Amino acid sequence: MSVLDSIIEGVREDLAARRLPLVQIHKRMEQTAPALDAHEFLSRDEMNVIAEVKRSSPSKGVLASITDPAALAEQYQEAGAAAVSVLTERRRFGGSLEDLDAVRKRVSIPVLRKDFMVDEYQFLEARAHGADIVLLIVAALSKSQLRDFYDLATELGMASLIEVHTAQELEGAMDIEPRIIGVNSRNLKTLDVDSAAFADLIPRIPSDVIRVAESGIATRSDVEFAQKAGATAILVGESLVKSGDPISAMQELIGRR
Ligand SMILES: O=P(O)(O)OC[C@@H](O)[C@@H](O)c1c[nH]c2ccccc12
Repeated sequence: MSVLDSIIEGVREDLAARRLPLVQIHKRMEQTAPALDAHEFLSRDEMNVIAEVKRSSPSKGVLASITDPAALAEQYQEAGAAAVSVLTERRRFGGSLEDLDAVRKRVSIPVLRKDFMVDEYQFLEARAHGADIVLLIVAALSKSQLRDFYDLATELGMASLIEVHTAQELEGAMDIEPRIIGVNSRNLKTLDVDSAAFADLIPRIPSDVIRVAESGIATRSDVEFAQKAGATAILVGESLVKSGDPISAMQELIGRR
């Protein structure tokens, strides 16, 4: 069983334990402000940063003790982030819907619910907790799930970040004509990181698509490498949460320092 498979198994178990009746989640969704237009926020004519609230990772364990995720997100916003990503997977990433709620309350930029989305209910839940963007991991979904979930997210007013790691996944993803594609330099089946994926895959993505370079970005030269490949956005977690000073770390990445 790959790492991805075992993460998804845990996600399904946790979901079964917290699932609310549909009427309840619908009610909560109706009481939530409509989603922000993430495409607009992520299309600025500069490197758009999606800054991540990430407590732990399966490869490195605890990254930082984040006592106030909302305060961290606020710092990201202050430093010029285009969006904030909040991990909600509990077992491997230490995240929660409470983290998502806290961040949503505090920032005015779009919020990405970062989780392993494998069940329709999670989309209702994401919206009910104020998410503007959801992650769809091509490696974790069948072709029909990818399409159905993309359509569902769109219906709920949310943008989808379609994540790929191989040329084959990218090809499959193009069929749904996504507006945002992320190239993850980390292979979720083995957790190995190889930034060659940026140079290999990002140039194959049409230029009217928002192109996000994901994972392993820690220095200004990492950002320049992704930019050269054609990335219009970067998704950064570890290096920001570990920096101790997320504002200057972000400014350093985007070359404002
Ligand atoms: O912490 P990093 O190396 O900067 O990576 C951030 C982000 O790309 C990573 O958290 C991520 C990308 N795709 C995912 C899918 C699930 C969980 C996590 C992820």
